[in-house]
Amino acid sequence: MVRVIAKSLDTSILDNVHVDKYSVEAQIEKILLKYPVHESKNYVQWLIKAVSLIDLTTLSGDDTRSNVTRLCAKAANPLPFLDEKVKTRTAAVCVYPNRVGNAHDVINRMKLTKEIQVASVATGFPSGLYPLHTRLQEIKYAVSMGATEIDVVLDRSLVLMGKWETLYQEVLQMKQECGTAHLKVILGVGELGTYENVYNASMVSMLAGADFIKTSTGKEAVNATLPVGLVMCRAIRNFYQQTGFKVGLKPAGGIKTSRDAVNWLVLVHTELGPEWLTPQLFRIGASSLLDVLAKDIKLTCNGIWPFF
Ligand SMILES: O=C[C@H](O)COP(=O)(O)O
Repeated sequence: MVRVIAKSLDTSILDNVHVDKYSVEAQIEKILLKYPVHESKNYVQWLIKAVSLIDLTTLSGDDTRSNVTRLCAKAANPLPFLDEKVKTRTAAVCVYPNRVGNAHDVINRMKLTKEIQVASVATGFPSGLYPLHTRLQEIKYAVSMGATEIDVVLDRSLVLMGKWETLYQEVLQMKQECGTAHLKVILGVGELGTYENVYNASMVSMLAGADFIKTSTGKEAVNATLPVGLVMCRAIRNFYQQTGFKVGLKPAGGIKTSRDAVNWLVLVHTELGPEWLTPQLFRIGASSLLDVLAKDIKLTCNGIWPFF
């Protein structure tokens, strides 16, 4: 099915959205209590699945060619202690635009361009508070250096002022600039004020062509939280029901423990179904989670076939 994106925003989709804060939080508790995956005998498989869904990220001011090279090597073989048969890779690496060329070279040399995507943040990450023309140039540059996925940030002020049409037009232009690269739209949920804003920003981004909606940059004071994740899942589900298109979800920022990661998998599995738990439709953006998952996987399956 060809995705047709309208030239202007149909604002009727934003009408009458009301999200009950208490009900969202209560529903999260219910979901997690109903699926105590961390107690299940398949727990280690959930952890390995989580590894395969990571966008392995480095977004530091002191990133260099060498640490990006190490990041790519880790993405190619994140669980070196596992048996070949159950080995996996992370879904992507995620870097700043100036490091995209380094990541692309390494992954290309390893002949893994089909298996590991190169994602670049862009558009004045993390604030988005730059002129549109320079934000668009960043996308163009990252794509020309080999990025296959572009993680753009919204200008949060447009959401806070309810300038939905302007927001729509900006995302539309970002989508066009991406060409064949996938567009992930970072909402910056910790700075959007209300769940209604999160829902509406999700909807506007998807209508304008987002392939993924992503919670956070990892640089806000509040990053990926499960209640916000539930609101975004509901937006994705409603968008799918209305248009027939499946948009992906990427929680990012502050996901640091195995339990955090598995809780996100449970949420998506429950709200959107198991078909969403693939790299095409779900990612976890994280810089330090992989080491923790690897340690827990090693501990959980120590010496037991088929993992060693
Ligand atoms: O997109 C990914 C985030 O920037 C990573 O955040 P983190 O360092 O809290 O894992």
